[in-house]
Amino acid sequence: MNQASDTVIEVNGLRKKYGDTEAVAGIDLSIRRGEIFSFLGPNGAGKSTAVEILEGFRHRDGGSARVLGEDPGKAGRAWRSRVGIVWQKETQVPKLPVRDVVRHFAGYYPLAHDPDEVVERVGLGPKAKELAESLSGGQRRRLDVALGMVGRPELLFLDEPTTGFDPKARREFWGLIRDLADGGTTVVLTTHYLEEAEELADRVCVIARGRIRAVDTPAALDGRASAQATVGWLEDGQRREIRTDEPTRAVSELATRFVGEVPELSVHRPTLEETYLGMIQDDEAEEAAV
Ligand SMILES: Nc1ncnc2c1ncn2[C@@H]1O[C@H](COP(=O)(O)OP(=O)(O)OP(=O)(O)O)[C@@H](O)[C@H]1O
Repeated sequence: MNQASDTVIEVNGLRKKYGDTEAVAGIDLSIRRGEIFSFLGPNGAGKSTAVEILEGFRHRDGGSARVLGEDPGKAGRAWRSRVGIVWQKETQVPKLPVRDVVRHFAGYYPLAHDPDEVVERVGLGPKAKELAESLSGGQRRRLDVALGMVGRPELLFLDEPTTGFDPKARREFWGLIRDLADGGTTVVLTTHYLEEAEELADRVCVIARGRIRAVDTPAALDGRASAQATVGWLEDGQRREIRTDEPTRAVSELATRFVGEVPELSVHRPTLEETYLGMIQDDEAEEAAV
């Protein structure tokens, strides 16, 4: 596959203002086919605005955007049938049993998956014959995911998809999204769960005040891979800690000193959440300085 057809989303200088608020202030992005790409950022950062422009539901004020080879602001029905969306808010559905709701939505798409299979894959098999309105919050969210994927989209937008999921359901959902991406579906995920981004995303994009602060793999974001480690242990009844670039050397020295097991030894590197929070703090400090 050549470079051009391998690029599903290409954005340059994207801008959107609401009155005086610059919600999206010049964004450049390129997302590849089959990639799971995650937007992270505080409330009001501009994530939804950017994503809604890419979905073709919001007009941009400036810049260019190509999604599946077309301008999302002008694309028609054929393009829309190639895009799946799981909105932040519940999708409005008819008063029907779960399987019929999914069948109903499948009818809008030329290449839809088997609706019953989709109901099983999102874990709603046991609820298939029950009315959608009787589902619990987390089950209702699974139905939204089923409706987003039933059309066999090439590109799937997920806006905070696992809100209300219990931990087991969330892990099952991650497996489902990974399967979709392995099958070639490109996934654009907006989430406030850093663990979710870490588990799923090939790359994360941190947005603050309408601007991209960084795009990288979760492991390497903001120099995380080479960040100092904290080595901790218990000595003379007290918790001790050192920060070091060479945790292996520190542990080996401790092992020699203690002649064997080091009490309550721990080695900690910054989590994605800590790294992200550090970036957002820096951004807030920058804003305050301005
Ligand atoms: N329809 C609108 N009219 C006016 N201002 C808006 C509108 N939609 C969004 N905004 C403003 O644009 C900015 C970006 O909002 P946006 O919803 O894109 O942020 P977000 O990153 O998706 O936030 P969240 O994490 O809370 O969903 C915010 O300051 C918001 O108040």
